[in-house]
Parts: sequence; structure tokens; C-alpha cells
Amino acid sequence: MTGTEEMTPTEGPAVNSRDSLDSSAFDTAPAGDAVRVTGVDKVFAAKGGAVEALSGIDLTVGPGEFVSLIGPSGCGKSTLMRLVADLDQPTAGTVEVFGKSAAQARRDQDYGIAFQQAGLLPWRTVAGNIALPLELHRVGKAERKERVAELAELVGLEAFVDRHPDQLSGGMQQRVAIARALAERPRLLLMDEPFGALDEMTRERMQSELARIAGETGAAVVFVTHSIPEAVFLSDRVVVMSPRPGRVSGIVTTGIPRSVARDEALREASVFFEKVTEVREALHGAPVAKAAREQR
Ligand SMILES: Nc1ncnc2c1ncn2[C@@H]1O[C@H](COP(=O)(O)OP(=O)(O)OP(=O)(O)O)[C@@H](O)[C@H]1O
Repeated sequence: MTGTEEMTPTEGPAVNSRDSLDSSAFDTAPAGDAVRVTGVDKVFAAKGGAVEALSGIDLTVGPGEFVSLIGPSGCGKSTLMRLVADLDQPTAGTVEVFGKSAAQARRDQDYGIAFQQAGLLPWRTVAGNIALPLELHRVGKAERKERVAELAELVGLEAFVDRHPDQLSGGMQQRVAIARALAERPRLLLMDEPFGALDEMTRERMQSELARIAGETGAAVVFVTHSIPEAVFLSDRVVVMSPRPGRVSGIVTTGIPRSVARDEALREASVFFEKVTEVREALHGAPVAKAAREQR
């Protein structure tokens, strides 16, 4: 037994206790937040009319905090990630990363990104793709080689470093993208369904590796997933979003301290099942509340 079964949902680091949707909770957030999204709306101009993707999003992610975004397809999870990464701009509201504008944080390469599409350079080998951010930051050749070998091993691709992306499976390509995002040990990782294409066993291994890496590096992580167990397993807080226009409809604090290893024992712990149920109910509406509504 790991001790996880003895945990109560209320335990956990102070930084993770902000599960209130009251906006005053955000006002008291420490200045050093990794991400601070305030009053963000996003409207897309589309052929058939405007698409309101996000509405009134307030969200902070503390330094070293692991936050997952979960919600129905089309609720704006990827849009929110793209705004944080400065790949698109909000229609209203502000996005700050480590107290800077999202644009400045992008210029300073304050975060690593691993999105749904691996986005690898087809003419580069696996090693060349992983090394890219290191080259951009002029890391010396010897150090680069060492780091690439370390990362390739971490994602289980040490035998494939000389291959090109088109010689890899989709899951392997995604692992290269994850290794590349981790190359510079960023203080913030933005990950949009990075494990979606992986088989279940590899996915679980990658989850444990990611938790370990995030713990070791102290990186904050914003993680989009469709998997409730994955969100609970990894996160300090799970942010539940409503159908379009996406709003934050609930936040579940898992209360699973970082000191608890993300391993098989946790997957079988009662606190894990309780939190999976809590997130499921937040997504679909609690059965009791739902039944009461239906009787009205
Ligand atoms: N560039 C765009 N132009 C017009 N509409 C867009 C654009 N990008 C996203 N949308 C719309 O905004 C909404 C939110 O999309 P988004 O991809 O952020 O959702 P999501 O929650 O990530 O979905 P999924 O879970 O399926 O990946 C959707 O209705 C989508 O069609």
C-alpha cells in the first residue's frame, strides 16, 4: 500500500486549493502564476456567422501546478490552449504567462508545446527534431547530444533517433513531440491531447513519465484530455468546461499530493475512483441533481 488510500480529498498543497469559481479567488493568486487567463472571450468569424468559442474564461495555473482541461468536443479546449500559446488572440480579456503577455512569453520561449498534431519537421531525424529548441537557444553540440539521448530514452525511442518522422507510427511521432517539448526543461508545458494516439499501455507509461518529469522539473502543465481517469491521475486540478460557448463550469481539486507516486497503486486507490466520479458528475451533472431537475 502506498498510503494513497488513506488520503482525504481535502489534503494537498495550498496552491491547489483554489477550487472556488468566485472571481475573488483569482484576485488573491500569487504574482508568479504560470498562467493567468482573465475574462477571456473568443469569437471566430466564420462563413455561416460568428462562432462563439469561449465566454468569460477566468483561470489561473500556479507555478508547478498540473491542471487538466476537460469538456465535450468543440467546447474550446484547444482554442484556450492556442490563446495561452499566443497562436491566436482573444476577442476580449487577457492572457498572461509568468506575468508577461502571451506574446512576450512566446518570444522568450517560456513554455514547451506538445499538441495533437506532432508537428515534426519531416526532413529532420528524430534526434534532429528533439534537438531543435536546443539549437535555437544555441546549446553546445556535446550538451545537445547528451540531452537528446536522455530524452529519446525517456520516451522509449533510443533505437529510432536516426529515423525520419515518416518512418514512425503516429504514437512514436507524438513521443518525439513530447521529448522536444521537454528539451529545455520548460517551467510550463502546454499539452493538447498529447497521448490521444497512443495505445493504452504506452499511454499509461507516458502518463507516469510525464508526472515524474513535471515533478522533477517543477514545471507547470496545462493538459487537454478527453479521458477523465487520465485527467485525475495527472492533475492537481481538473477544469471542467461546458459545451460551446466554452465556460469553466466546475473545478475539481484532486487533493492527490505530488509526493504520491503516479503509479499502478494510485490507479487502484479509492481516492482515485472518488475523484473520477466527481469529475464525471461535474461533466454530466450529478445524478441526484439531474434526477431532481427531471422531476420538475
Ligand atoms: N479558426 C476557426 N474558425 C472558426 N471556428 C473555429 C476555429 N477554430 C475553432 N473553431 C470552432 O470553435 C469551437 C471550439 O473549437 P476547439 O477546437 O477549441 O474545441 P475543442 O474543445 O478543443 O474540441 P475537441 O475536443 O473536439 O478537440 C468549435 O466549434 C470549432 O468549430
